[in-house]
Amino acid sequence: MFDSTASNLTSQQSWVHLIQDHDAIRLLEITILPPYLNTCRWFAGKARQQSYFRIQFVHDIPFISGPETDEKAFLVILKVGYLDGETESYLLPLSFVELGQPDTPEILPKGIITGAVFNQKRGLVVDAIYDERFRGALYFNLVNQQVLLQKTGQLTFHRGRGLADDDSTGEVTSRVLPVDSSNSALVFSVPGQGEKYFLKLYRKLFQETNPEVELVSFLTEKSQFSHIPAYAGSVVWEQEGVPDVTLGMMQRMVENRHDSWNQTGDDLNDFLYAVPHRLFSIKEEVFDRVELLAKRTAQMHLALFNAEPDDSLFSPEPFTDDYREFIIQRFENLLERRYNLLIDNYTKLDPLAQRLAWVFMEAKEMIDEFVDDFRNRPLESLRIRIHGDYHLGQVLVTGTDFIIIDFEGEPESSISERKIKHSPLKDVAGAIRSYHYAVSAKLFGSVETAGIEPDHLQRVSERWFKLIRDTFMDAYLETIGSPHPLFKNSSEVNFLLLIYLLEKAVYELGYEINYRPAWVKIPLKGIMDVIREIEKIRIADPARDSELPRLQMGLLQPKKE
Ligand SMILES: Nc1ncnc2c1ncn2[C@@H]1O[C@H](COP(=O)(O)OP(=O)(O)O)[C@@H](O)[C@H]1O
Ligand SMILES: O=P(O)(O)O[C@H]1O[C@H](CO)[C@@H](O[C@H]2O[C@H](CO)[C@@H](O)[C@H](O)[C@H]2O)[C@H](O)[C@H]1O
Repeated sequence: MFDSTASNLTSQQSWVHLIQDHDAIRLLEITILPPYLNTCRWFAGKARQQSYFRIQFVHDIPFISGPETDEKAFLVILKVGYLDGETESYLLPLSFVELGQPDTPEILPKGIITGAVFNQKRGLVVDAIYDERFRGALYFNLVNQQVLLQKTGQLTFHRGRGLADDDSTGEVTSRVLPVDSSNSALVFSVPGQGEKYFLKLYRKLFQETNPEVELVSFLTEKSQFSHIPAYAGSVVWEQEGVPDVTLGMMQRMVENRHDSWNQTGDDLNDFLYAVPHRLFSIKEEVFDRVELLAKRTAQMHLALFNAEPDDSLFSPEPFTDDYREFIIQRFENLLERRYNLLIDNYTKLDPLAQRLAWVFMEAKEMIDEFVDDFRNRPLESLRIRIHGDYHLGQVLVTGTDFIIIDFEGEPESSISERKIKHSPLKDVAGAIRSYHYAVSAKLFGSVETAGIEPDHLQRVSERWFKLIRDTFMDAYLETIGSPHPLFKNSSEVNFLLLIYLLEKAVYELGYEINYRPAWVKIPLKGIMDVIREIEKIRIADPARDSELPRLQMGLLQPKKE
């Protein structure tokens, strides 16, 4: 643990003049911040070879009350350079907590960056999210729609409809939500009303409005869809002639027991208790829940579809040649990166994963041919803005209903890619993949399945998945209604769903190789399922003049390991 009595940063200046002390800034950039960032879950550059950290911009956030000196935090925009590829920018709010004062706050060890002395005052430089004064200042600025002029541009605090008028006094207490994710989450309690607002500070920054703010504010302010936490405001860095940078977004806090991923895991445990007794039983309430989630998903898509025709950010669009080309290029690029990643990591995979990886590699030409079909196939369905990274972990369970969160899109894609309109079947594919993940996670070595014979487990799991998938699809399409311009006909639905299922599983393969190697089998198995479907289409259509040989699916028969 960090020794808070040691002082690693000493400056003759006071904290508020940090920026004028070039030696202190260099020490932060070279010695103090790099190791700190590498301990943070939200720093996505950990696995890359970092070449420099540069404090690029520093914005002031004055605290709300208190004496004039030392009473502000800095919003530091840190540029990180790498030996390979593009630089990244991260948001790091900094504040100084003087030690030995009657009101010195307790700072969690993970928030302490370094011990420091500023103008003979001894204290700690901390990630300001752990400093109540900073959190209070953010809330005050949001409720008062402040504009804070900075050396470069201004910080504008926007209010959203989800912020109640009577909460404008700014009297709140706050805490950091203890979730380790790609961003940081702060929660504000309003006196007498409990925890009411949830503020996400984005860590990796982009020179563009975050898609999450666009989607959540649209759904709150321009639609009737109420199964998201209402948009309550955002913090934006604005500069003349340059696109805005979104630094944070506030929503209503949602009381939740857990998310749909955990709930599905509990449902699966129930299901698995009966399996050793050769009973196949899924409770009715499980089907009810799957149907309800499908319905909420479809209602979200209908709300996004119903944008005003002149709202170019949201209005539906056809499958243009440009879009088709974009998808094909992106797919080919993704496939190449994944094949390389698999080759580099092949020897680290267990025997089943190696067999699955082998079939995937063998299927390359067939996949290419299938994806290529996207170029010319007549498609009259429509594309809209979608969630973009939809899975069961993005759905909070509230009593008997659901609330959908985290509209930031796929972490691996650029911000402009995340704003591209797709068929909503891409989100549907995300949900279906997630059910497949849930059952597969149990299948591959969980305590609940330890005593079940593998072949039997495989059979019942597949049956469970197909029933759940079909229940979801039926309820989803029924809610959308037929005919509907989003989906021209069932053959388009089937084709698009296969494309997005394949793309999602291939995307997941990279996520698992990088973060959870033991789960690499799960997306590989998902890829196999799509490959089987593609084979069926090829076989059923003798008119297709394909030279490609049949795949060696026999490799996938269970083997004693
Ligand atoms: N409005 C909300 N109310 C309550 N909890 C929330 C809310 N939004 C998110 N959370 C909780 O915070 C976690 C992180 O939020 P998420 O939007 O997924 O952040 P990230 O972009 O960092 O992945 C979620 O898994 C959920 O538990
Ligand atoms: O961090 P995010 O929520 O933005 O999403 C990333 O991490 C997810 C894992 O937490 C990952 O989702 C994959 O694993 C889930 C189970 O943990 C499963 O339900 C999803 O279907 C599967 O895609 C997601 O892909 C990644 O972008």
